[in-house]
Amino acid sequence: MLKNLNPKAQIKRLRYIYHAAPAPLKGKLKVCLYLACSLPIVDLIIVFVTYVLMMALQKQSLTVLGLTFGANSLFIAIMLFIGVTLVRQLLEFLSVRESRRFTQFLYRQYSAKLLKNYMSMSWRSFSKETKAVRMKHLVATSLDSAYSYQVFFNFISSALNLLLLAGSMFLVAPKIVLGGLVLLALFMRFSSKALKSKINQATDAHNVHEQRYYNHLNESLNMFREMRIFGVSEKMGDRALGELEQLSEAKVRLSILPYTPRIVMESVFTVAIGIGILYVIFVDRTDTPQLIASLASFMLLARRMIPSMSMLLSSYSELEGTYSQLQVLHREFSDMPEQEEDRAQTNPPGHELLVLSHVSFSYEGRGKETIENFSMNVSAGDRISITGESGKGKSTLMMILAGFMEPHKGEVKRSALIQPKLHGIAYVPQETALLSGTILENIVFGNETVDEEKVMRVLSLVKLEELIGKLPEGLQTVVGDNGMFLSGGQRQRLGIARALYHEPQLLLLDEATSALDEETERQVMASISTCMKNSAVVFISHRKENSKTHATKVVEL
Ligand SMILES: Nc1ncnc2c1ncn2[C@@H]1O[C@H](COP(=O)(O)OP(=O)(O)OP(=O)(O)O)[C@@H](O)[C@H]1O
Repeated sequence: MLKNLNPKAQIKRLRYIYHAAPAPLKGKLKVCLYLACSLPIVDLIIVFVTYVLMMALQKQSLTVLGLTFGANSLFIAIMLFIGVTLVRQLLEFLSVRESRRFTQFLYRQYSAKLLKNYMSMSWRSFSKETKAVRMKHLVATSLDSAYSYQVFFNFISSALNLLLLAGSMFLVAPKIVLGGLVLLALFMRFSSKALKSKINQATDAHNVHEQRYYNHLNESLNMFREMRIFGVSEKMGDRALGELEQLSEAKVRLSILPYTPRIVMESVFTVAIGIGILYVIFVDRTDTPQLIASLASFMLLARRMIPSMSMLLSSYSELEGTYSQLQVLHREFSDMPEQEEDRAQTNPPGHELLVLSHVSFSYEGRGKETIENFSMNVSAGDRISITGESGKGKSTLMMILAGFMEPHKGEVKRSALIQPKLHGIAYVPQETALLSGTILENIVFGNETVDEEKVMRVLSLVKLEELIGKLPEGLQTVVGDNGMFLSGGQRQRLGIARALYHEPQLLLLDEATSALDEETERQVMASISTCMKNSAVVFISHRKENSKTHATKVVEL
């Protein structure tokens, strides 16, 4: 949020941005900075060369920095002018290219780091925030944060440009420059005061509406069918578009406001140059050649100074917005204490895969414990059915078994065979999440080596072999967004096939067969039992029949 635009605060922000750059990128940052600073220096040289050229055009001799240019130095002056201008163009190209590359490189790094952090967070931390917000940070906040370096380079380059050019003007016409500087200071103070509250409001509105827009979009896309069936898709669409309208308005205000001072400044400069020309034309003076050369140099100065001035003013006002995004991002990086850690390999004795001793768990903000003083063992070969009324904590227990959540009290011992990062556990929830790609991709799920024979075997275990055989593109059939081209039961069976393909030591099924008809469910459960002879299966099912037929142990919550 934009709180103040005073120079001290801005310098603090610039320092923060500089020091916040990741250490391995400091070298690249310095290259960008040198390039950005080299441009104002070359601009200054061009102004001198222009002065020399103007004097040579009028056949006047001149001594600059100990070098004497005679009345016939026109050729040298032209060559100098062309040479230095070309060097400037090259430097500008390099500076723009390197700073853009740096910004994009940083954007990729920020997004990658954030994604890595999100994917290694504990489930408890991950589920504290909506996916829309996570998405916003991954895409928009990372980009805005990286863009703060672009603003930083623009600020430094334009400030140095103005300083050097105004300094050189000062040597020639100190009174004009002093007057100009006073005017500029007054103008900046006045304009930043006038703009401050407006930019504040626009930034606040921008952040609020952007957040709401992302949330509404996420909800509309996720709940497409519900919105249609309840006849609210238009209303919900309007809700998102209403936010977008407000967001666009805030964006327009935010992009226009910084331009206003520039337009005023350009008008003032144009009038001043016009008055200078009129003065040369109408006032008869003896030093006309020097005056013409100075005026030409001044015009060139102004041509460079006006864009620098506008860049300085716009980067000055943009600085806080991008800086606050950089802070948000850094908070995201540091606010992730609960990372998924490699758990200690506390091997339980014998064939036990998992031992829960006096475990209690409660969700934040829910006073009562969801799981209270609970103990259980899971050994290879076990078929355990977890039963209990709705809301009793069956899924919560599954999440603890899977290692997504750690209990507050009690102890969980996991065999080295089922450390989550060793892929020893497979977890299939009721709502199977599928990739939008092919059936094959969904089964091998990120594995580089594909064993098609094994794929066909697991498909036959979940009774999907026949269906795949009938599909013209077989395993290469695309399943659509989260498997929307498949039935609910087919999606669930694909989820189970994926789990079996990974040959887990412990298979957790959280109502993973709820969408199947009784006969298919019985066949699938029997296949699982047979193929997982040496492993353990823990399942939740609301059909009592399943506990009776497929379980060796029943745990009542
Ligand atoms: N992320 C969460 N934050 C806060 N409370 C939660 C969260 N997830 C579940 N709960 C609460 O914990 C309790 C147990 O939920 P859980 O999903 O484990 O029950 P369940 O036995 O699997 O229910 P069902 O049979 O209906 O699926 C419920 O009261 C639920 O409201």
